[in-house]
Amino acid sequence: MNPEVCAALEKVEVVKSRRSLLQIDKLHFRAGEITAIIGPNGAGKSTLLKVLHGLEKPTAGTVCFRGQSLGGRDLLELRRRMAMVFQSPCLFQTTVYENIAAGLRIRKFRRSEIDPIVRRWAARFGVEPLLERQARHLSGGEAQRVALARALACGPELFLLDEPFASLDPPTREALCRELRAVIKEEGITAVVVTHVMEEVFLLADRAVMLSAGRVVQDGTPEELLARPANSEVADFVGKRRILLGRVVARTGEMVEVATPEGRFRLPAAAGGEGTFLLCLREGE
Ligand SMILES: Nc1ncnc2c1ncn2[C@@H]1O[C@H](COP(=O)(O)OP(=O)(O)OP(=O)(O)O)[C@@H](O)[C@H]1O
Repeated sequence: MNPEVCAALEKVEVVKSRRSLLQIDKLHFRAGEITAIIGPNGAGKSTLLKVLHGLEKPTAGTVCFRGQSLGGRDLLELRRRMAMVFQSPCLFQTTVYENIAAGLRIRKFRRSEIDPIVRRWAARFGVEPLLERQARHLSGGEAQRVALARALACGPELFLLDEPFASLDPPTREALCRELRAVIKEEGITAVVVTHVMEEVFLLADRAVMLSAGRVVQDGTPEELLARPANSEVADFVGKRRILLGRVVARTGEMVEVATPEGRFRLPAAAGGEGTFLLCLREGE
């Protein structure tokens, strides 16, 4: 296994109730890279995260973390080198301090070791003034900051996030995306984040993988997905809201003229061949 690969899925299939929920031939997550998993509801995004976290055993295929299969006896030990955060912060009914310390206590860190780590991560996510507060008295944004600090305090090599910002307002979401990306890059962590929101993909991720009906339909940089969507579903998802059926009606030099139900467009000839094709327009075009 290439040391640059943190986690890898090979020929993975998840079947439930005789339905195939996930079918992935090969998907590698490079060390230090932030990958966004996008796709419509029911595409299999959460299932993919669970498989990567060793929570869901695939019906077929192999999932490896740092070159070791998650199907073996070391599963628990391997899972301790990962962390997962959900849309709901799922904090324990205790103080912020104890929440951030929880994973370290489970890992049998000494009290003198725990304190500086808790304070460092609380400061990193701006919740140091809240350390003595009960978790149930936090706002949604504060609670999610604590959940992120709690997860990262344990020093995970692989960080999995399932729509972590979905319940936050847009300014909080944007601020947290920027902070989280900076932290992940500073620490050299590999991260996989499920999201529905393209703004989050652009703020956070180096790479975007689009799933549909349990399969990868496109894998590239967020910019690539926006500029060259593999099909109309990707185009629609990444924000090219208007998909028009076009027909080449004339050619002049390097340009073609395309007739659509919304009028005629002049495009570079390289943009399309002969006959009928789908024209993807960004909002405002
Ligand atoms: N235990 C199960 N038995 C049968 N079907 C299941 C089971 N768990 C999940 N599914 C189905 O698998 C599909 C994929 O679910 P998953 O939660 O991975 O999708 P998702 O892309 O994360 O969706 P969303 O964006 O709505 O959260 C869905 O159609 C879901 O109903």
